[in-house]
Parts: sequence; structure tokens; C-alpha cells
Amino acid sequence: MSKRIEASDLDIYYGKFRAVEQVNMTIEPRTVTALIGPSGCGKSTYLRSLNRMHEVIPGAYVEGKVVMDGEDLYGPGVDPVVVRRHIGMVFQRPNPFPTMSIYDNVIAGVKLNGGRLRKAALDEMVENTLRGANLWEEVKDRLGRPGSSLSGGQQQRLCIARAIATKPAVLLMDEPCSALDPISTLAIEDLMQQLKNDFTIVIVTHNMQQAARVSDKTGFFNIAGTGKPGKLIEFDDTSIIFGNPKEKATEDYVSGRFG
Ligand SMILES: Nc1ncnc2c1ncn2[C@@H]1O[C@H](COP(=O)(O)OP(=O)(O)OP(=O)(O)O)[C@@H](O)[C@H]1O
Repeated sequence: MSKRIEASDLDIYYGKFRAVEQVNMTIEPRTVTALIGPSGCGKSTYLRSLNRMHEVIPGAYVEGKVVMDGEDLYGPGVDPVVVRRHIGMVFQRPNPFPTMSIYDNVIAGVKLNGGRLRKAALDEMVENTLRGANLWEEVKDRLGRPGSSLSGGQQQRLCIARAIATKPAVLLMDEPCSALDPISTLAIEDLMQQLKNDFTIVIVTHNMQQAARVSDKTGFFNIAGTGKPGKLIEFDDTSIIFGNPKEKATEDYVSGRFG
């Protein structure tokens, strides 16, 4: 299920503005890859380009390639909706459907994709998915309550459940813990370690300790100045990026000297 993604010579534009320049990165299956760098360097833009989510902004486009297990995601005739089905996304703020029940939140994506399952099969899928998102024990007695009745950390795990219920190959996470308290953050980090057995995970984070704790690979992005494109400066094993980076800019950033 977990798949490799390769970005080559990728430039990402918002209209005439080139926000990200020349990214070359291979993201291996069954790994967590962290994207770090100062504000505005294009981490989120790059993350969203991996499942064509940035295209919801009018005028946004890419040049270059993103290939998933041999398939060009920007190839002619490729439907971005199908791409997003295979590459799921979790956002900064937990965004469960607030009035929908916990149960219905989990199955929302599956229903949207036209999946039809009998009640017993749906029940099983909901339980397995919530177990996979480390949420089952906390919600099993209140599956009919609205998604908004959960704490922030539980809501984020519900969103992760909703994302993994459709069995994507890749899970993109854009600062998934930035709205959460430290305990909920640790719960999500533990979950990522489990999920990487089944999914390729890419996470944008501003939290260096988090990147160091959860990821196998880290990409450091930087920007030369306002209005300039962001660039991938260095991409390597997380232990190298944080312990012995090749580029001075990486070292300055991870050691807290700027950013
Ligand atoms: N919808 C948009 N329209 C036009 N420009 C945008 C849009 N979204 C982002 N940008 C620009 O693209 C560049 C990269 O932004 P992006 O949000 O990807 O950076 P980031 O590294 O994720 O930043 P942060 O850490 O602050 O979230 C910035 O110059 C930003 O202003």
C-alpha cells in the first residue's frame, strides 16, 4: 500500500510567482519524511503539490515531475481528485465535520468515493480504522456523538482516521500538531510511528524536536529573501541533518541560529 514518491526538477507557481524552485526529492515508502525551514520557504506549497491540492488555488501550477511508483501524477489525463484519493492529507487545525457523528466522520471519505458496504462491514471498518488511529478506546461508547464533542487531540486523530479509512498510499500532514497540547502531540507522534508501517508519511513541522523525534528523513528548505522562491537546501537522513549537516545554512537553522 505504501508507495515511493519522486519529485524531479519541480517548480511550483502561484500565477507568475515562482514559490518553490527545483525540488529533487525521493520519498521512500514506509518512512516519515519531515519538511522544515523558515516561514514562507514553501514547505506547505511543496507538500500540497504532492497531491495536487495546491491546484485548488486559481492560477497555481507546477513544472517538473511528481511520480508515484512510476506514475506521473501530473501526466495528461490524470484526475487530481483520484490523486488525492491515493495521497491523503491532514491539516493544521483538526477539521472534522462538526455536526456529523464520530462514526460518520470516519466513513465520510469512503462514502464520497462511492464505497458501498453493508452495515456490519462498515462497523468493522470504523472499529479497525479508529483502532489504527489510536482513538477506539476513547470513543467506542459514543460513536453517535458529533465530531466536535471531542478534544482537539482526539479531533485530530479522528481526522487521521478519516484520512486513512480510504486506504491512501501516502499521508501528507501539514503541521498536524501545531494546534495541540504536548500530550496530544505525543499521541499523534506515536501514531505516526505506527502508521509508517502502512503509509508513506510526509510532515511539515516547525518543531525541530518533533522532526528529530518522528522522521527518518528530513528536507531543509530555505528562502533567500521576500519574493524569492524557496529551495530545498539539503535532504538526508534525519540523524545527519540534525547531527552533521553538509550545508552551513542547515546547521544554522537546526541549531536555532536563525528562523
Ligand atoms: N494561495 C497563495 N497565493 C499566492 N501565494 C501564496 C499562496 N500560498 C502561499 N503563497 C506564497 O508562497 C510562498 C511559500 O508559502 P508556503 O505557505 O508554502 O510557505 P511555508 O514554508 O509553508 O510557510 P509557513 O511555515 O509560514 O507556513 C510564500 O511566499 C507565500 O506567500
